[in-house]
This record gives sequence, structure tokens and C-alpha cells, in this order.
Amino acid sequence: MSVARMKDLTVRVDTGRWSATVVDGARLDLAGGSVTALLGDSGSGKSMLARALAGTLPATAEASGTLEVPSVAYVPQSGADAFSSSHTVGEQLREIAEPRGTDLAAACDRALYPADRLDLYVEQHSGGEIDRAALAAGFLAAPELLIVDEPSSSVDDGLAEVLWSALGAYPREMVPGAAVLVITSDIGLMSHSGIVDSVVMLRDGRVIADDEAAAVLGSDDPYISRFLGAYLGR
Ligand SMILES: Nc1ncnc2c1ncn2[C@@H]1O[C@H](COP(=O)(O)OP(=O)(O)OP(=O)(O)O)[C@@H](O)[C@H]1O
Repeated sequence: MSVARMKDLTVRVDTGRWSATVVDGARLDLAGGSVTALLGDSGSGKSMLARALAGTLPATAEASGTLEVPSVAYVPQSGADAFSSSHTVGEQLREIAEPRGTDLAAACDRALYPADRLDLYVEQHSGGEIDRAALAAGFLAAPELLIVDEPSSSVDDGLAEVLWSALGAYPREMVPGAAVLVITSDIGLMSHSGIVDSVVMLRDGRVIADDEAAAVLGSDDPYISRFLGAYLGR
């Protein structure tokens, strides 16, 4: 069953000095209980599409089209963007957990966030630690749609594998029936993790592939196989 849908989503940005269509007529259907990976070259519109779904587009961007999105949480690429600097990370995580009755210790554990850092402020964390705190915040919010932007960019391969398996557990064990959308350029790890059901690929703001992971990863489309080859070394 579908948890979130978008149809004909177009996002235009206009900074006053520069304007462009950065997502162009995108269609997406995210099934409950599944993990979808969103791939594409740098600048292809992945974050803008995700932020349109999450309702967190920057002021310079405007979206049109149809969105059917339930409760949603967006874990940004830079974890610090998920927190304010005026309260400790622990205070902010507790504020998310308490009204929902979600388990702080379990979420920190799943996200590999060391719970002894809870009393620290954002800027007292390392980049990798605050990224994992942001993932813990996403788990604690327990949304029906969890969007994670580059989950493994700041950790080494061993920890990255554990984080990917937590993403796989989210719609199957933590919030059964939820959907996960992961933006990643870590194609090798994504494919190795075995947790991704579907792959959507963007090129210049347009969806050029949307299928089961194995079908996209085995695609003989020249653009897609060149893109994947650059990451997988084939
Ligand atoms: N705050 C912003 N205001 C205006 N334009 C923006 C803003 N953020 C991104 N853009 C533009 O939108 C386009 C798509 O950017 P987006 O961040 O979605 O790409 P991406 O596929 O996520 O890239 P990356 O893999 O490098 O993160 C780019 O051309 C970028 O310049």
C-alpha cells in the first residue's frame, strides 16, 4: 500500500540573480514497509525533491504539483541543521520523544549516537556525532515517511553498514508499514546492504528510472549504467 505520493512535482528556484527548474514533473509512489533509494548526479535535484516532500523547501524555491504525504521527518545531510544551538541535543531529542512515547535510548543506539553526549550542545559534537544525533531524532519522531539525506557520508564503512541496517529495520520493525526514502551517493554500500527495495533516479530534475532495485542496478540504459559504473567501478 502506498504511504506517500507525488505527481507532477515541479520545483523552481529564483534567487533574484539566478532562476531554474530544479525538479521537473517528478512522480513518485512510496510503498509502506519499503526502503527507496534516490540517486542522481550532484545537482540533479535529489535534496530539493526530498525537501518538497518534507515541506522544508528553502524560501527561494517554490513547488507545484500534487503531494500526498503523511507524517514526515527529514534528516538533513548536515545533522547540525536539525538542531537549534540554544538547547542541548538531549533536551531537543527528549522534546521529540516525550509526546510520542518513543524510546530515547533505543533510538540513540540504532543511530549509533553515543548517549553520553546528550548533555552537549550542537557545536560541542563532531560532525559525525551530530549527523547520528539527527538520525536518532528522525527515528524518535516515528513518522510514516522518514527521509534521510546521505546517511553514511560521515562514518567509516563498518559503522555505515550498521546505519544502513537500521534504516532497513525502520519500516519493518521500528514503525511497521512506514516508508523510508534515502538519498545516497554510496551506491556500493547501498547495494551491499540489501535493504533497498526500489531505486528512483533523477537526471536534471527529471525521474529517469523508478523500479525495483535489481532492475535499476542491472539497467543497460547507457546513462544509468555509466552513472552506476562510476561508483561501482565496473
Ligand atoms: N537554497 C537554494 N536556493 C536556490 N537554489 C538551490 C538551493 N539549494 C539548491 N539549489 C539548486 O537546486 C539544484 C538542485 O540541488 P539539490 O541540492 O537538490 O541537488 P542534489 O541532487 O541533492 O545534489 P548533491 O548530491 O550535490 O547534494 C542545484 O542546481 C542547486 O544549485
